[in-house]
Amino acid sequence: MQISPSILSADFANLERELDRIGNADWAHVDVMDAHFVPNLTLGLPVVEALQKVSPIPLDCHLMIEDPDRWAPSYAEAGAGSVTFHVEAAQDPVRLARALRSAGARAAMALKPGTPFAPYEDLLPELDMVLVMTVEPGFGGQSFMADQMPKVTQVREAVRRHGGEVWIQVDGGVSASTIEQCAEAGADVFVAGSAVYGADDAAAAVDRLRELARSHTH
Ligand SMILES: O=C(CO)[C@@H](O)[C@H](O)COP(=O)(O)O
Ligand SMILES: [Co+2]
Repeated sequence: MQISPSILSADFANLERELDRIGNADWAHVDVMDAHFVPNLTLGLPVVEALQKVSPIPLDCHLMIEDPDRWAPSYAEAGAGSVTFHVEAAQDPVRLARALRSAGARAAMALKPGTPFAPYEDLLPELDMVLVMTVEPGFGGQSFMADQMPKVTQVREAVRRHGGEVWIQVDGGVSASTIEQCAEAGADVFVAGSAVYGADDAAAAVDRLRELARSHTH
C-alpha cells in the first residue's frame, strides 16, 4: 500500500518545502500537463529536473501530454522513479514502455475514465504499473468516480492471471472517504492531491490514508 501525494495541490511557489511536508510518503506525484492532451498547463521537464535534485522521495511523473513517445523518456533520464504515459496518446506503447525501463524508470500506462482496459491487457508484461483514472484528467479537486472500481478489479484480475508484479494506481478524488473502496477493488498505489495538501498536517494525512488502505486490502 503506497501513497503518492500529488503536488498539483501544493504551493507552486515553494515546491521544495512542499516536498518536505510529505517526506513520509512513498512517492511524490508530479502532474505534467501540456494544454493539448488536457485543457490545463502545469510544468515540464526543467521543473522535474529541479524537483529531482531536492526531493526526499522518488518522483512519480504522470504525463498528461500528447506525443509521449517523444517526450516521456526524458523524464526517466532525469531520474524519475516512475513515468506514466496515457495510452490514448501513445503511438507505440510497447516501444515506449521499453524505453522507459531501459532509462531506469518504472513504466506505467494510464487509462482515462472512458478508456477500457481489455484492449491493452496484452501490454501487462511490459508494464510496472497501470493507472486507472478516477476523474477526467486535467484538474485537482474533482469528485471521485466510483464507477471506475470495476475497471480496477478487472486490472487486478488480469495481473493475477499474468502473474507479474504490476502495481495498480488510482488517481483523482482519492481521500479518507474513498480510499477504502479503491483498496477493496484491488488498487495498491493511491494518488491524493487535495486530501493531503489541503490538510494542516500533510504527513499525518499520508499516514492516515495508508492505514485506511491497509485495513481494506484482501
Ligand atoms: O492527474 C490528476 C488530475 O488530472 C491528479 O493527480 C490530481 O492532481 C489529483 O488531485 P485530487 O483529485 O486528489 O485533488
Ligand atoms: Co495525476
